[in-house]
Amino acid sequence: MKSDKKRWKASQQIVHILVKTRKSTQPLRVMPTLSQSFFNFNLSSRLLGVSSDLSPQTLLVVTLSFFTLSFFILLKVNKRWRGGIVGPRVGDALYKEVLEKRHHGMISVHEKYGEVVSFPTPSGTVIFMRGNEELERVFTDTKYFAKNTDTWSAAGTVSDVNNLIQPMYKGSLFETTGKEHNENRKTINPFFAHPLMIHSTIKAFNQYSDARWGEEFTGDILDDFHSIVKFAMVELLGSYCLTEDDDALLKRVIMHFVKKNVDGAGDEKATLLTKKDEEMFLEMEAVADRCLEHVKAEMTTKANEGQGNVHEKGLVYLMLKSGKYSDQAIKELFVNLVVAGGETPALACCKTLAAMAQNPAILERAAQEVDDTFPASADIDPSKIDRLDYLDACIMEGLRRYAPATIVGRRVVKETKVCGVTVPKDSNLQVSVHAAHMNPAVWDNPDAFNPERFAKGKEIPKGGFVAFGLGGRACPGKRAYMKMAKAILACMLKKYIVVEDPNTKNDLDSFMPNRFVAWPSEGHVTLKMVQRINVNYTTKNNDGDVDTHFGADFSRQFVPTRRSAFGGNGR
Ligand code: HEM
Repeated sequence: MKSDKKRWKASQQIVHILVKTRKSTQPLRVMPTLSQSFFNFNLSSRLLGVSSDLSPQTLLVVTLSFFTLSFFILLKVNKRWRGGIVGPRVGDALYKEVLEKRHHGMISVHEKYGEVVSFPTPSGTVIFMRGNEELERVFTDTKYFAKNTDTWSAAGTVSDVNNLIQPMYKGSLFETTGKEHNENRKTINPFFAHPLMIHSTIKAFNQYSDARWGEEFTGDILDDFHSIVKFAMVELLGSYCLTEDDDALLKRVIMHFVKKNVDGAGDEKATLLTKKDEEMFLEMEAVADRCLEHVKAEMTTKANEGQGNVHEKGLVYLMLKSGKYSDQAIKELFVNLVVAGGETPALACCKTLAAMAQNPAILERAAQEVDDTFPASADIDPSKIDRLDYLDACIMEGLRRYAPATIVGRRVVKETKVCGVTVPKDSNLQVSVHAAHMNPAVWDNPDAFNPERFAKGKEIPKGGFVAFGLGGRACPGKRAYMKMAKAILACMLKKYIVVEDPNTKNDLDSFMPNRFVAWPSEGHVTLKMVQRINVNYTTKNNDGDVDTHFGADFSRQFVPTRRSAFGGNGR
């Protein structure tokens, strides 16, 4: 830790980086010009007849002084031209590293060169920064930093955070800024704390797990997690009025874009909207339309008869009730949230479970907590899910260690300094989420998956956690995700014994380049699961009586009535 602190101090003495851009070649040509001027000075002074009065030593001192002065003046001018970001030339190798390894490249870049680094991209210089005390300001000081709503679509650059769906589907009310944005968020905020979020997720989990995994399963679970999250989101957004056909259609559309994402990773052409994509969006809007008509009809019934089948925290209901939004705006937000609320939660939840499986002691402790909280039956009681503190810490650690959103961008609206470096107006500033989460000055042994970092009552270190962004434009879906993830993981631990398949080890650090979300390079996360059905175990209560419970016993007391694939007691 001590050496980490030293490194932190050293990195605080910012190393400014001058990287090779088309523009940046200009100041570097200064060197031959300067040396030439030295000779020119000598020559001109001779021509002017000055040289004859000066000794060679004096001439040398004058020349050197001139040289030094010119150098500093040019450095200053150069600094102004380049917005203050000057320093050693890093060059193409580093650019390539970042382009190829994304934030794994970024982690090493920040380690080597400091908190703020700039990179050339085909569409201009992008400035990256990682987590430190000043990070919060980038998200909260709106005088200098604004949400960059274009960031997600800046294809073809180092910052080409190609979440291929959102940038194509424009028009969401989240593209507003300032007062208008605040008003929009206020209206729809209750949706993100929908009381049926857990209920819908558990229902979705049970349907998918029965249909897909059965009693025993080895294979990709990412795809299924995606379906579970989607199913729950669609049910909530659609106010429980969507038909099975609507459901199937929405999932088909989503999977079309996910496939486009995965197949097209790294391919700039894949960011272009095809005719098929447009058709898909129209189909999604048609579903949103049916939902809208349903909610409107139920609201009329409620107004006339005092009762109607609408949930007061439903998104469509909230928006209609406010009277501020057109039908088209409501449909667009519906489509956007189906998209925004799916990929990142599925990824985060899946990687967290896989990380727990790679650390069996952690998984067992979490499973024990679930068993203790829900001892009497196989079901998870939604009203008690907030009691799962250790699972909560595991989910937070999963978000830290394997953050699904890799970059969060801001536009610099007024020239300012971050970490002592001037960032010019209109710069594209990107917070390197992974580098922030893996900063050894903030987190001890950052590579380790250690939920204790987020144990109840522990404060999160400043600048150490930005998985959802921060400030007024932070992700509104955070609460929804925490509830969903807890429901999915609690159901999973209650119903299955989970291990990593020894034949298919997951590389959770890998992810596809060119993506906003850290989709694994292989496109899947593989786990092995065996249902804990027919497993009963007993414990002694405080009075010394024996209680019988359902589920696996991680304290090794239970007697399995069925041999699991892992032999004996399921380990
Ligand atoms: C693991 C889960 C999730 C992660 C890691 C995540 C991450 C993020 C990040 C990093 C941002 C940008 C924040 C910023 O610029 O400061 C964002 C924005 C957003 N997220 Fe999420 N998100 C998650 C889940 C969700 C869910 C479940 C929903 C919806 C139900 C959602 C809806 C949105 C929306 C609408 C925005 C735009 C907010 C704005 O511009 O004001 N997200 N998310």
